[in-house]
Amino acid sequence: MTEPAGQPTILFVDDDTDIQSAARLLLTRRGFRVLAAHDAAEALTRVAADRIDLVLLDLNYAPGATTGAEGLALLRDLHALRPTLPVIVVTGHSGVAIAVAAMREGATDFVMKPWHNERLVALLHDTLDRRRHEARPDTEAAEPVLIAVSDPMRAAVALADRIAPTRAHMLLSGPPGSGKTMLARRIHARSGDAAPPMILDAEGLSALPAERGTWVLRAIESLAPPLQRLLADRLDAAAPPRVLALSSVGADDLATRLPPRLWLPLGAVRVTLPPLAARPDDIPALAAHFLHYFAARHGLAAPALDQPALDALCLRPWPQNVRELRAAMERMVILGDTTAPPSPDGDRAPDTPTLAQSERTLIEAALRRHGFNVSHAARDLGLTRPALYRRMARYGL
Ligand SMILES: Nc1ncnc2c1ncn2[C@@H]1O[C@H](COP(=O)(O)OP(=O)(O)OP(=O)(O)O)[C@@H](O)[C@H]1O
Repeated sequence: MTEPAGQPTILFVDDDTDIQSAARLLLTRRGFRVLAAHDAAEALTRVAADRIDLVLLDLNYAPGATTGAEGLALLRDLHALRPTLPVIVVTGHSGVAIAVAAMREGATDFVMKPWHNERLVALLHDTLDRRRHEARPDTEAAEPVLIAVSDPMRAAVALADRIAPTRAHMLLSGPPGSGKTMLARRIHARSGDAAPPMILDAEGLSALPAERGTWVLRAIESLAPPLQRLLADRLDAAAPPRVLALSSVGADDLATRLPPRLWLPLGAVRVTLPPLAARPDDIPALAAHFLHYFAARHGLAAPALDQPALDALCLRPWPQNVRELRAAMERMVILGDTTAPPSPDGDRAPDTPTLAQSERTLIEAALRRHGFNVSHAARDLGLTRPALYRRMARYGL
């Protein structure tokens, strides 16, 4: 996580490996350190994990894609994660309109492909100089940003983002600490409604708000029966509030606890967040993100996690999910100690044979279930194919 002092680090985001090589060749010769990312998730992980000084951003990462939608969404996430990070958009000649849209979204500048080497290098130096003179201290990461790298999280967030601009109610379910409240805030932030959402705890609620707006109703399964009926009436009224219902119990269980008049409209769009242990691909990015965040918050250096430390984090059961990982990373920053503390629930240490054995058993079972089709087994396990291959190699499968 460290780089030689004085050598600016550029993250180049482009799915085209030839263009990546050309950029790396040019920029490393000119004294830059160059990191590569090939899609949005990898770019976010890099920015969360490394000290990046500037991002060069192509806006399309799938073969044949030309709309720039993926790149524009990434630009928004990058800004939420590091508000002062300069981002220069790199686009083909046909992409001027998209480049303009990117500038509107906060890109610092844009260059056309094929770029002119000298002009690109000059633009990088100018941008970095300007940033140095603005001298904004790196106390960023104040804005919470939702990290989603694993396939199941990306699918969940993509669905939530797609529905966000409508007034549709949604049911967000997942175990405690998995990120439901955070996702609800993101949905509201993308809804176009400028008024802040009302965050309500259903447990102990004695009355419903009079205002419409957006209600984030946490632990919806605990809503008292008289309020369940009142809420159902409000949803049937001509101008209902938008309800984002949050629950740690599964959708089927919820259907037994709430009347159909309530769970049917609320559950029309369901987004499920898996437990953290079921999506280990999110762990390195989340860990790096929280280390950076707490280092800035406490004015301390972020400790670097080496591969064994990361592997240990990926193997822990995390019964309290992201909330627990966040607390563990804050502790690491404060104590400067990268050994994860034992889980408060008294779970076994991360590298005991039993935990490794259970992971091996789970992987073997998934592979068998899918006739040793690695893609299908990986999807089932919430892993990417490379992550599954790494584990198969580790366990000699
Ligand atoms: N994907 C994520 N990226 C970054 N931070 C996250 C993510 N998911 C959760 N967090 C952080 O973890 C903590 C717990 O998240 P959150 O409060 O959204 O969980 P929850 O599912 O609503 O929990 P509960 O059911 O206990 O209320 C928060 O500090 C949140 O900012």
